[in-house]
Amino acid sequence: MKRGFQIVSKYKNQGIKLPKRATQNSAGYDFASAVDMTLPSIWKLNFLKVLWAIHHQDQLTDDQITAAKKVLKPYLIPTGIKAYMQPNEVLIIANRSSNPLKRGMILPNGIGVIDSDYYNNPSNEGEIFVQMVNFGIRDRKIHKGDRIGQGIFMPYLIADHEIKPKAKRQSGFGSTGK
Ligand SMILES: O=c1ccn([C@H]2C[C@H](O)[C@@H](COP(=O)(O)OP(=O)(O)OP(=O)(O)O)O2)c(=O)[nH]1
Ligand SMILES: [Mg+2]
Repeated sequence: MKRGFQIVSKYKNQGIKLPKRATQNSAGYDFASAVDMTLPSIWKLNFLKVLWAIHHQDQLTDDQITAAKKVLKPYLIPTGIKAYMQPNEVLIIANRSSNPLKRGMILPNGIGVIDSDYYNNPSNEGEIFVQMVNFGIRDRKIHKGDRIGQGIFMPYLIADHEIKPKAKRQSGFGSTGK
């Protein structure tokens, strides 16, 4: 077993499918959403009003700040999938090129880096999430099974100066500190 995908325990028997490549030479394994959810449009915030307020150093109301935080933060779309691979490999999560064009959806982190030691971590079992922002003018419904991104396995290289780190990965999304 060199590399591949498994369904995380909490999604067992829920009809989650393993990522697959769409054509003979596609590099990316298409990842689907594990849930139905709504990605709110960032414009919903009444963006111009907030920019205006910031520009003029006006005080934002608590309601405006709550609304801003809710809409402006990237959403994590669960995939119900974990990936195992060799220690010198990484899974790169990339957007589908049709997402920004047709659905107003971008990855705010540019690409996602899924480390081999994320697999089966004690916090979330290594479930892969796809970070998304909806810059379209409408809220977007994501349905379970919709393809949202693609994962590409790659080897990575180590720099000469390095003393091998000893820490074990406990989770993701800032688990190693600031
Ligand atoms: O789009 C992504 C990006 C990351 N991850 C998971 C897998 C990865 O191994 C872990 C850590 O990612 P990264 O190193 O990019 O984020 P960080 O902010 O540095 O978090 P940490 O301190 O946990 O390394 O989070 C995802 O599920 N999706
Ligand atoms: Mg990190």
